[in-house]
Amino acid sequence: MNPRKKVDLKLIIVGALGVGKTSLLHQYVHKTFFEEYQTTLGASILSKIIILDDTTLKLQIWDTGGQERFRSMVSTFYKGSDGCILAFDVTDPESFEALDIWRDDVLAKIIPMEQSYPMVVLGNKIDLEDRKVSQEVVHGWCKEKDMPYFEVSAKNDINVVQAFEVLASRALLRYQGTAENHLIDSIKLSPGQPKSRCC
Ligand SMILES: Nc1nc2c(ncn2[C@@H]2O[C@H](COP(=O)(O)OP(=O)(O)OP(=O)(O)O)[C@@H](O)[C@H]2O)c(=O)[nH]1
Ligand SMILES: [Mg+2]
Repeated sequence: MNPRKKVDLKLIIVGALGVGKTSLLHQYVHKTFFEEYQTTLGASILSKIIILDDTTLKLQIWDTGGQERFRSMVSTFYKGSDGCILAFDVTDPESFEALDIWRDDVLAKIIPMEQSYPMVVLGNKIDLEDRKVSQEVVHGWCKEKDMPYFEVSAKNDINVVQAFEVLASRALLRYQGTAENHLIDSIKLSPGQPKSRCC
């Protein structure tokens, strides 16, 4: 029997205060939703094991608080992450406008810094009547930045699994690419056959 490959991935979720980051994570990991709001102080971690293709993925997902006072502290957690969810609330235009800053901040802190770092955008709370951010505007921005966009509801469990799993599969592809590059580098660096010298 071919034992499944196992890969650990670190994912992060960022975005403004109260957009529903913790709720999305709880919906994805525990299939639960709470109406009452409890802001995240700093950061917390949830884990979930999923199987993608022939690989067992252990996702370690870092939930970060959107409060300004935690900003520099939570940004230290971006380091070493394999992918990121940028979340906003479709009823709160400011939370969408802030995504540019969240994105730049994450890209500046990840190591190594690179453009192919996987990111997906989630517009949350689509179950509410009073949406204020149009789909077209978000699609335009995401297309420009080359990031997939999902309209989601943590409350009604709409598109949540799909969004997390698209990010996980992109993070896995990047991980496999990096692992392959390391292998090629180590083959290049390992001493080869001594070259035959001519007189
Ligand atoms: N109607 C609706 N409410 C939601 C949804 N997702 C989250 N909420 C509510 O929005 C409030 C904030 O949700 P949280 O998940 O705590 O938001 P957060 O982004 O983690 O907030 P911080 O940790 O403070 O940055 C809570 O009262 C949730 O019940 C959703 O999809 N629909
Ligand atoms: Mg939270």
